[in-house]
Amino acid sequence: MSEVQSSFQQALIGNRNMEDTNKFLTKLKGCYFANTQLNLEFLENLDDFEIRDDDVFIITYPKSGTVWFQQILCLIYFEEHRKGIGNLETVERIPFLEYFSREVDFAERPSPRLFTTHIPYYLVPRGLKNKKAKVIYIYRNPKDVMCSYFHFSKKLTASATDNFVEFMNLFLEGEVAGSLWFDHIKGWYEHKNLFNIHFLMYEEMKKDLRGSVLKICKFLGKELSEEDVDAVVRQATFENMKNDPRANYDNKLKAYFGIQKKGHFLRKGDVEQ
Ligand SMILES: Nc1ncnc2c1ncn2[C@@H]1O[C@H](COP(=O)(O)OS(=O)(=O)O)[C@@H](OP(=O)(O)O)[C@H]1O
Repeated sequence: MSEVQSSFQQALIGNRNMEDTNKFLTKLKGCYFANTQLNLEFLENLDDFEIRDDDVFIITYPKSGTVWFQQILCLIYFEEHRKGIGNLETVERIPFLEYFSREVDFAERPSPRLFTTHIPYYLVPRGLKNKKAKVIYIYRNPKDVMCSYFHFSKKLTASATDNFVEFMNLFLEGEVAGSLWFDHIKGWYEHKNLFNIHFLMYEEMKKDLRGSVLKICKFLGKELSEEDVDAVVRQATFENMKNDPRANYDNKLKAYFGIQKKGHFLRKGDVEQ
């Protein structure tokens, strides 16, 4: 985080009653969030955020395939994205619920609204529990999550440590944005009956992308032609996304962190690293 961003963030959180806050993280209601782009005021009042029946949420623990799934949903929902028309980035079509600029007004967005979030189950807006809006929870094996997280923190963002063992200890203690991987996934899984939720595994998407896209279309009630499904699958591959500025987050990283370090958001995209 640049010094400007850091002092801006400090100014934002300065007078709030945070449980634990440092240069990189803010802990709110038992969960750590990254300071960059964090909209604390919105997050503190999230319980009241009005949910529409046709809202769709991608929910993940960080580094579990969030950006991949943003691309898949954009390709499913937006014909112009599928056809490569225009240059709106996936995160603009499917913004993060907790990380966004203060000018954005979610209430003004047309339906169906699509959101991304890393929040634990107990922080969701209460309207999500009426089981109408849809939730897609993507999960990934924790070793790969940790490796991905380490490289992301070290290469692309300001981070607490550049040392793998130190990072592993932070990860295992849950002192990273998202807190403990196990708590996140356990919380969502154990409370699945409260939500209209579909679980999908990163590794399953790797093994059978087309099958995963079809499962998700079924859950969302979206009927795409064979040709459109082909177009979704083709553009959601790692190789394709890496070269697609709408999907690879390279621009966003520059904008958020103000730095161009070596490395890309789409790093390896492999299983069992
Ligand atoms: N299309 C595709 N196929 C396979 N893997 C992909 C794809 N797109 C993104 N990725 C990989 O997902 C990892 C980033 O996870 P997230 O998007 O959840 O990160 S974040 O939480 O939003 O910061 C990160 O994993 P690693 O490569 O292991 O670091 C990305 O490369």
